[in-house]
Amino acid sequence: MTDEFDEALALANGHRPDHPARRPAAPLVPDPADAPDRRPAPPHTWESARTVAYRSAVPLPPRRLPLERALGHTLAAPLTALTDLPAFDTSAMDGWAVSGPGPWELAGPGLLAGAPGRPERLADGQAVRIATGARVPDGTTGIVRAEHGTARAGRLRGRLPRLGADIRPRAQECRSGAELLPAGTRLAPAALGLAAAAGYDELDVHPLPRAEVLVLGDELLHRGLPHDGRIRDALGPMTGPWLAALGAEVLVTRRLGDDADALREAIETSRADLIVTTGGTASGPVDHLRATLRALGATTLVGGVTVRPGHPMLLAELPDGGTPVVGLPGNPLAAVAGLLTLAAPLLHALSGRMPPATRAAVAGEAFAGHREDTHLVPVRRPADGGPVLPLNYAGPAMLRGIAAASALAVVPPGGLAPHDPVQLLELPGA
Ligand SMILES: Nc1nc2c(c(=O)[nH]1)N[C@H]1C(S)=C(S)[C@@H](COP(=O)(O)OP(=O)(O)OC[C@H]3O[C@@H](n4cnc5c(N)ncnc54)[C@H](O)[C@@H]3O)O[C@H]1N2
Ligand code: MOO
Repeated sequence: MTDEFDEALALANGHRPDHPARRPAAPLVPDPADAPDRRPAPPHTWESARTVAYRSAVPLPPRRLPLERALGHTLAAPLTALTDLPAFDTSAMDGWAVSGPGPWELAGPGLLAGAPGRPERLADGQAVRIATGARVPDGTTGIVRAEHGTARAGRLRGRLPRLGADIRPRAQECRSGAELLPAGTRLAPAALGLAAAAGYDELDVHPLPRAEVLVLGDELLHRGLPHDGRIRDALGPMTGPWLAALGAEVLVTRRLGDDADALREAIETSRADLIVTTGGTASGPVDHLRATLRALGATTLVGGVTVRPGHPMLLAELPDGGTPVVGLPGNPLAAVAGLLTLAAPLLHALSGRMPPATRAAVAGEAFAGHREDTHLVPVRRPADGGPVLPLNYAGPAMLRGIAAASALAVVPPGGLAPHDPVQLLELPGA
C-alpha cells in the first residue's frame, strides 16, 4: 500500500499559495460516498493511515522565539554550541587549587565563581582557596576538597589530589560548533537549559500548530447528569488537552450540535492549522461531516481505516491550501484511536518532528485480535517496565479503560500470545 502512496506522492500537485511549504496532496482513497458508483473504497490499513497522515503535511515555517517562550516547540535547525562547555577550566568542588605536591603555601585572595579576569598563575608548591564553578588558575594540578585539607598559618596541608582531580576542563562537554541536539527535537525544559548554557538567547523553532476542536452531537450535555436520552460530552474535555500534549496550540473547543450549517461555517472560517472534529463520522441520519467536507470541496486522504475501534475515522484536506481536517469517531475509545492514528502523525509533521514512534513491550497475557483489522487495546505499562496487560472496561463507548491507561497496545490481526512482543502507542499526557 505504501508504494502506491509513494508513487502518487511523486505526482506532485504543486504548491498552494496559502501554505507555500505544504506538501502536495497525498493520493486519494476516496470517501465511499465520493465514488461514482457509491461502492465503499477500500479503507487504509492502520500503518498506511499513519503514513498518509504524516506525509500529508510539512513543517510550518520557522520563527525565532526567545528562549523563555520556546518550551514545547520543535527545533527548526540543529542546536550547535556557540561556546565551549565549560567555557574555561572550572573547579568542580569547594577547596583549594594546588600546584604540585604539598604542603602548599597559600597565595592571594580566594577565587569565586563569576570573578572577572584571569586568575594569577599558581607556581609549584602554591595553593589558592577556590569555590565550585570558579575559574581554575593556570598551573593548577588538582583541587584539594575543603574536607580533605587544613589551612593554618599561611600553609595548606592535605591529601595530594591526583593530576586534574576535580577540575572540569574547558570543552569537556562540547567544543564550540558541536551539534548538541538535532533539528526536529521537541524542546523540553532541559533542552532550554542546554541552549542557555550553550549561549542562546533565541531559538529558531517551528511554531506550535494551531488546532481547533469541533464537538458534534445534539445529544451532548455540558453540565449536570445525563437526562432525557442525553449524555455528557466526554470528548470535549479530553480532545483539546490531548492535542496540547501532542504539541498543538488549541485555539478553541466549539460545541456545534448536529447543525450542518454551523459545521460548514466553523470549518470555512477556521484559522487553525488543523481542525479536529468529534462524532458524526459514520452514516447516521445526522452525521453531516462527510457531506459537509464534500460540499466544501475537501479532498479525502483517509476515508476509513481497518482498525478497531475507530474504523470510521477520516482525514481530509480543505481546498483553501490544504488545512487538514481529522474526524474522530464519537465513541470515546474510537476517538482516541483516531487521535493517535491520524492527529498525532499530522502534528508531528506540522511541527517538523519525526513520525511518532511506538514503544516496544511484551504481552503479559493473550490479547484477542480482530480477524482482519488492527486492534487498539488500552493498557497500563507497569512502573517496572514489565509485561503489559489489557485493562477492563475497554469497550469502544467506555471511558474507564482509557482513564486508567498509559498507552494503547497495537494488536495485529489474529491477536497476540503471552510473551509476544507488542508495540505501544503512548497516550499523550498520561
Ligand atoms: N451502520 C453503522 N453504524 C455504525 C458503524 C458502522 O460501521 N455502521 N460504526 C459504529 C462505530 S464503530 C462508531 S465508532 C460510531 C462512529 O459514529 P460517529 O463518529 O458518527 O459518532 P456519533 O454517531 O456522533 O456517536 C457515536 C457514539 O458516541 C457518542 N458520542 C459522540 N460524541 C460524544 C462525546 N463528545 N462525548 C461522549 N460520547 C459521544 C454518541 O452519543 C454515540 O453513542 O458509529 C457506529 N455506528
Ligand atoms: O470502531 Mo467504533 O469505532 O467501534 O467504536
